[in-house]
Amino acid sequence: MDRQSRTRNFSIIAHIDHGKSTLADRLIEDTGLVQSRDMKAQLLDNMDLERERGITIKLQSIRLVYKAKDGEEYFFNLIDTPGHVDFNYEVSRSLAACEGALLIVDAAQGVEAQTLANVYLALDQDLEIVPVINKIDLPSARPEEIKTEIEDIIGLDASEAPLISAKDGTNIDQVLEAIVHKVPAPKGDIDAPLKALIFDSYYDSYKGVISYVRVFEGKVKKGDRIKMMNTKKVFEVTEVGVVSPTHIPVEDLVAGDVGYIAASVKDIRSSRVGDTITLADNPTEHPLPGYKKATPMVYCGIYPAEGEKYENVRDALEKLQVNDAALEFEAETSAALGFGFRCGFLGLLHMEIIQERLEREFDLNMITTAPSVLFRVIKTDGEVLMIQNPTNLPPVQEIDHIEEPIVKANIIVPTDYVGPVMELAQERRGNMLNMEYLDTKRVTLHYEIPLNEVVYDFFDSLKSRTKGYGSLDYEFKEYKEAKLVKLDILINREQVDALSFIVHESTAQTRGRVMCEKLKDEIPKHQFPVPIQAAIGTKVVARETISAYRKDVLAKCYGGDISRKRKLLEKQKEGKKRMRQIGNVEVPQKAFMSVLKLDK
Ligand SMILES: Nc1nc2c(ncn2[C@@H]2O[C@H](COP(=O)(O)OP(=O)(O)OP(=O)(O)O)[C@@H](O)[C@H]2O)c(=O)[nH]1
Repeated sequence: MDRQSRTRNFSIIAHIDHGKSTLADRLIEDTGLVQSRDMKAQLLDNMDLERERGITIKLQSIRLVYKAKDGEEYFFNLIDTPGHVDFNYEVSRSLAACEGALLIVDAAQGVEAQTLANVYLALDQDLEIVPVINKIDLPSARPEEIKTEIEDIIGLDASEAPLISAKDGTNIDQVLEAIVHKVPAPKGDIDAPLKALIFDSYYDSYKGVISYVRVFEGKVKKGDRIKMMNTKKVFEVTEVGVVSPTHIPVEDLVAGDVGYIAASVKDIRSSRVGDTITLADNPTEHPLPGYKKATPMVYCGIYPAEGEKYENVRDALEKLQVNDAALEFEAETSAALGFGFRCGFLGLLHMEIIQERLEREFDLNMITTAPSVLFRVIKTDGEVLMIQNPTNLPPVQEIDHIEEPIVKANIIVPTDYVGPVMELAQERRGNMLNMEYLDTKRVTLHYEIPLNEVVYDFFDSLKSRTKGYGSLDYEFKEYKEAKLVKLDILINREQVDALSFIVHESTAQTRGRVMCEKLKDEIPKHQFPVPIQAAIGTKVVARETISAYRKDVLAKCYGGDISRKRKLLEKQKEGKKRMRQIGNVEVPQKAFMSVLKLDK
């Protein structure tokens, strides 16, 4: 059998926590690529090495060699997909490199919102979907029922689905055999001009940009002159290889293969994810269908905290952007917070991940402002503005109306929790479209809901009101006019730009009140009373006052020991560092963050 007929390119798709990573580890271990006891060590070592170069790469794809029961050796290319609603776009991107997908369903939880969302993405790419039922070791596992669920809800034949425990390693051999027999081998003419799709890339300070590719036609080897069809840039290939589990150079990559190409590309923008690579001297006529660019849906300001350098934050954002094409940022300034960046994210989780990576991997201290969606503002003179920062909203008299993005949300919950979910959706201006019974115990609620209401803490609220059983999936639907107003926060009568946000008229007052209360808790007393107000235009809708208090740190020292006095003063100075000056009021940095969660 030739190489193509012995190759299988696949992804694992699942709802979060159904066991995708555990199964991937098990496949890696069972094909003998890495011995179980060194597995963690080896894979992590690889990551640490990358980290030293200033960037962490996720294991994007890995090649496994499997000796099947038919006696043949097969090459499995397992391509990783992120498992969250925010990343649907990246999921499709990985799926485009595959012929099949293993669909993991938890034997106790069954089909959930993102199981379905992922299945639709895989079907869009015409992939063969192989259902696998995981966690059969759980006492609450009900594999036979789940099989029926997969057949009824998704319409896939699940009669032959392997019943496995990825944790205990039960029936993994059945999964390996299913990959051989159910996932189609790749097709594609090896003698045609090169056509390779870049599905991920990152910057390596030694080799330049490393592009992960799926070759669809032709072949590529070291020394070839390649051309990026979108950017039209030409480079000479310095290395081609496969990831198994570290980079292993190979002779060539041919139609059907998944691997990496290095070509001393210095600028990440020349090797764009979604672009087609061909040969400069023998180009293919048409590029592969690229990906549509992921458009950010949620924005927030990221500002260096006191003592943190602006350049460091910019460097870190640039590095993150290299393997996260969906992240956008541009410089902006705030009267309250100084120089910073307005960043665009796919969703709230994406935003949290980036914030966490900035803190953890780059050891940065930052202040983030309230998340905002992209509003469409139609001015009285007909001009249309896309506003991502509430501060940039034109004066009220110039605005004809404002439109906000509406998403279609699918929420799957056990029937017991329908009430609380409907209540939550109602509070968030959701409009229920319909309700579908999945089986006797669970329903899907279909809603239209403003994204602006989802980006706060909708997901957390959903989880807490359904004891963790509710799952959510959403996609952009349309822009719709709404009665939106800009709510400003004034501290001691000074407007704080970083705290302004756009909100529906009906909830403005409540939100304003919660924010004032939170700020009152966070801002220390001063020597004068500090009023905190929430206002729409000139109309104050909520107010709190922090009463005056004279804080004399030396009072306790009775004039005695000078070194003790100095120590106290130093300590007070330290405390001041983490403060922001708003007029003559000192506002602790964490006050800016405290207003992000609006639940009481
Ligand atoms: N009992 C049991 N637990 C399992 C099994 N497979 C995975 N788990 C557990 O389920 C949890 C989630 O597993 P992961 O493999 O991290 O799930 P995932 O789908 O990759 O989750 P994300 O990475 O968040 O998308 C972990 O605590 C695993 O230990 C299984 O076969 N049986």
